[in-house]
Amino acid sequence: MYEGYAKGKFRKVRVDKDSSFNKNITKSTKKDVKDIVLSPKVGDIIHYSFESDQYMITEVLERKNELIRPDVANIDQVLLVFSAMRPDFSFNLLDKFLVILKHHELTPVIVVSKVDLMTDENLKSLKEDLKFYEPFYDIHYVNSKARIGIDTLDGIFEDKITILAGQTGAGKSTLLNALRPELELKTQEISDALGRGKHTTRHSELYEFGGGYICDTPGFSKVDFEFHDYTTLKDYFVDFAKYSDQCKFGHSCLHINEPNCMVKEKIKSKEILQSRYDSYLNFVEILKNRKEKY
Ligand SMILES: Nc1nc2c(ncn2[C@@H]2O[C@H](COP(=O)(O)OP(=O)(O)OP(=O)(O)O)[C@@H](O)[C@H]2O)c(=O)[nH]1
Ligand SMILES: [Zn+2]
Repeated sequence: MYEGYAKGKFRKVRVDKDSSFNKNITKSTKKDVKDIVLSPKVGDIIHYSFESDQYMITEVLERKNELIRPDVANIDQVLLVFSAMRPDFSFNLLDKFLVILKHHELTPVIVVSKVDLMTDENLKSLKEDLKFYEPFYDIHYVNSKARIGIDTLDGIFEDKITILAGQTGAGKSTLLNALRPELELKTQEISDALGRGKHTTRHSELYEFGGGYICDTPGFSKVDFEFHDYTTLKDYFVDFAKYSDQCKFGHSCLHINEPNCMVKEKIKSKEILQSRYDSYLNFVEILKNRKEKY
């Protein structure tokens, strides 16, 4: 019996038994899960046998998380690549990604790319605003073209399944190239790895990268909320959640019209970033409108 990741479609299942990565997997707790046995997705840890030239999946282990679009399981982290400019940095989109990732219990790593395109003054101001995120999220600033700032990302891929997300043109391929020049990934491979292969209908795959794996993420530049209840949004704003026990209505406070709301106080005193609250109100409206439609 062997154990490994489903790296692609079933016929592509393979295992490098000697890598430390796979030794880690072998140590992981094994649990039978009956309801997912039928169709393993990329990232699934599977047991399989190999007999007479035939691979046979005998078991799919419990998933720690999963996404549907992209169709990947057991993701350890999501590299959110956001360019400082071209396209312009969007706090609203960043907040949207952060809410969606929190909903799926996925860990984000924020990478601000193309910092070289900004004036010093604008970059300073961007960094000041992003300071509000730093207590909760890991943030890196890079100029991938000149390979500046990327050393802080060294080692973050090790033993992990990482997916990349971010707007078209944010600099995802350039960043991967900057990180692993020794791999000399051909443009086409990187393009495949990021889900922009010629075949738009093909499945996701895992690629070995920096001691772990990155997964291509077709369609992960545009994301949408996969829940309808706007009252749960507040829980996905980790900086609000920190203060909600000090609101008069505690954890049930939506921080909108309630009296004695500590979150609103903290926005006034500039301890929570105003644009975080703007995003919050915007998402509440989006979900409310959606609810009324259905
Ligand atoms: N000046 C500067 N340009 C960059 C940087 N990173 C990427 N670019 C440029 O931005 C453009 C888009 O970069 P890509 O790496 O292709 O972006 P992507 O996120 O992979 O884009 P899609 O393939 O559309 O998803 C390219 O022309 C890059 O050369 C950077 O740090 N600084
Ligand atoms: Zn409140």
